[in-house]
Formats: sequence, C-alpha cells, structure tokens
Amino acid sequence: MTPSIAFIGVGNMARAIFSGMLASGYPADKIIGTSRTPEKRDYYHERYGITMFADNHLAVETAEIVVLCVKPAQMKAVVEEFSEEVRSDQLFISVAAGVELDSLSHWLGKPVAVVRSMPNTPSQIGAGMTGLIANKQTTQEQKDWVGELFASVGHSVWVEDEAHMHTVTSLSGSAPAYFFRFLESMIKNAKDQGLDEKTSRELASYAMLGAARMVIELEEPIEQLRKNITSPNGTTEQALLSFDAANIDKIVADAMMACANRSKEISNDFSVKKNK
Ligand SMILES: NC(=O)C1=CN([C@@H]2O[C@H](COP(=O)(O)OP(=O)(O)OC[C@H]3O[C@@H](n4cnc5c(N)ncnc54)[C@H](O)[C@@H]3O)[C@@H](O)[C@H]2O)C=CC1
Ligand SMILES: O=C(O)[C@@H]1CCC=N1
Repeated sequence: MTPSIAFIGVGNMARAIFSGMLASGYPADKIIGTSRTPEKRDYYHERYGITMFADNHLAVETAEIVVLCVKPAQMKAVVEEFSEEVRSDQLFISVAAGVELDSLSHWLGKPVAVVRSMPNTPSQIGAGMTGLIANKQTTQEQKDWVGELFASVGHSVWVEDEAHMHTVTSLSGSAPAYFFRFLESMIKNAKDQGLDEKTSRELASYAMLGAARMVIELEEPIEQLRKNITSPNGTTEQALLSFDAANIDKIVADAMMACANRSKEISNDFSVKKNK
C-alpha cells in the first residue's frame, strides 16, 4: 500500500520533491502539503492536485510519513508544536541543512524513526541527488522505502557518519546553485561577445549537461576527459590556464568550506547536545 506522505512547509525544496514524485507516478491523493498562506495552498492544490492543509497538526495526524521542509531556524518550533500528535510507527524525514538527528528526535519527543536528508532542487525533474542518514530507530524496511522515495526523484547515497552531511551539503545540496552561478557568468560573457541570451543559454547549458553525462556514463577519469578537449596550444588550454592563474582550486575549496562551515554553524546553533 502506498503510504500517505505529508510535507510540512511547502516551499522550494518540498515542491521539488513532491513534483518529482508525482512525475514518477506517486498518487496525488497520497500527498499532503502544509502552508500558512491561503494563496499558496490554493496554488499547490490546483497546480499539483495534492491536498493542502493550513494546520501542521492535521497533516501529521493524517500521514504515515512526514517530511519536514521548513528552514532550520523554524524547525524546533514547528516540530515541538505538533509533537503531541507523533505516533511511534511514523517515519520523519528532515531536509533541513545542519539540523542533527539527535535534535530532531529530541523535539519529536518520543523514540521514532528519523531520517536526515540533504536533497537538491533537481529532484523536481527527476535528476536530484540526496545524501541520507538514519537514526537507530529507523528499520531497514523504512530505510529501503526512503531510498526508493529519493530514487524516484533522482539518486541517493547513505552516509555512515553524520558529520559527512556537511560535506554532502557543500558537494551536492548547494552545488546546483554553484553551477547556475557559473552558467550566469558564462552567459553574461557570451552576451558581451555579441551572442543573444537564448542562444548563449542553450549552448552553455548543453555543454554543462554533456560534460556531466560524460562523467557519469563513461566512467573515465575526469582529468582524461578534460585532456581530450585540450589541444596543445589550442583554445581550451588558454581558458584553463586562465582558471589556474586565478587559482580555481582555492576558489572552489573556499566556497565549499564556507558552505560546509555554515552547515556546522547551523548544527551548533540548534544542537540539543551542545546547547544543553
Ligand atoms: N532549496 C534548496 O535547494 C534546498 C533546501 N534544503 C532545506 O530545505 C528546507 C526548506 O528550504 P526551501 O524550500 O528552500 O525554503 P522555502 O522558504 O522555499 O520553504 C520553506 C517553507 O516553509 C514554510 N513555513 C515556515 N513555517 C511554517 C509553519 N509553521 N508551518 C507551515 N509552513 C511553514 C514557509 O512559508 C516556506 O514556504 C530548509 O531547511 C533547507 O535547509 C535542503 C536542500 C536543498
Ligand atoms: O542554502 C541552504 O541553506 C539550503 C541547504 C542546501 C541548499 N539550500
């Protein structure tokens, strides 16, 4: 039987996941969302056919699986508010950056299965990548179900150590934004060179898609794929020399560490263990 699943706090990430699920055949009548804004409730109901509630309590009461999709700063208040309704056979999945399993379990108020996930917005088109870790109350059956859920909107990877979720956030959770930022720069420069926006967008984005597909499908060393494009004394070499002159490794490392460190800060801010 398909379980009913409630998304608490429908915004960008919740929509990315449930729209990917709907596209892969998950029945709309098994999906509930919550939003405090009447216009958003009407919009999501009309656009996706899912049930929208204003009341988080009602959503938690109704659903077998609850996906917590509010911002990290709102998580404690939102979870504690409905903790009376929590049943021990439910499964909770958090998508929040930095918020630890222990904190979620503590706020939920009883021993219950909790999975911490770090998805990304390409889930919306079935191309997501999600890092996962479960607490000890989560059964293998529940883990399999969560794996299938995220497989229906892309790919997923379980990590062994919760500390690795910071790395996952900097490597896949936030990373689509890095690539969008890179594309924005590329398209801007193509326009400065005289090409129109539409053509620039198409050329750059297909180059990015093609490169990603080669990495995934050919399984050759990435360095070799790069070298295959880089003719000695050719055009690519000049672009890569320019990246190296700007110390691309440092630029990327600084950005990823800034991201991972912010995830650690969020963990510390909301950690039940550290703020006892
Ligand atoms: N946007 C992304 O690419 C990713 C986001 N995340 C995580 O997903 C979570 C949500 O992020 P976004 O979707 O980007 O934010 P968002 O702001 O688009 O969505 C959060 C939604 O929660 C709603 N909300 C707040 N308090 C509520 C309450 N008491 N009851 C019901 N709804 C409430 C807000 O109105 C908003 O629509 C965050 O914890 C973030 O760390 C994780 C991975 C990627
Ligand atoms: O920026 C954020 O905090 C969220 C988490 C990962 C992607 N977006």
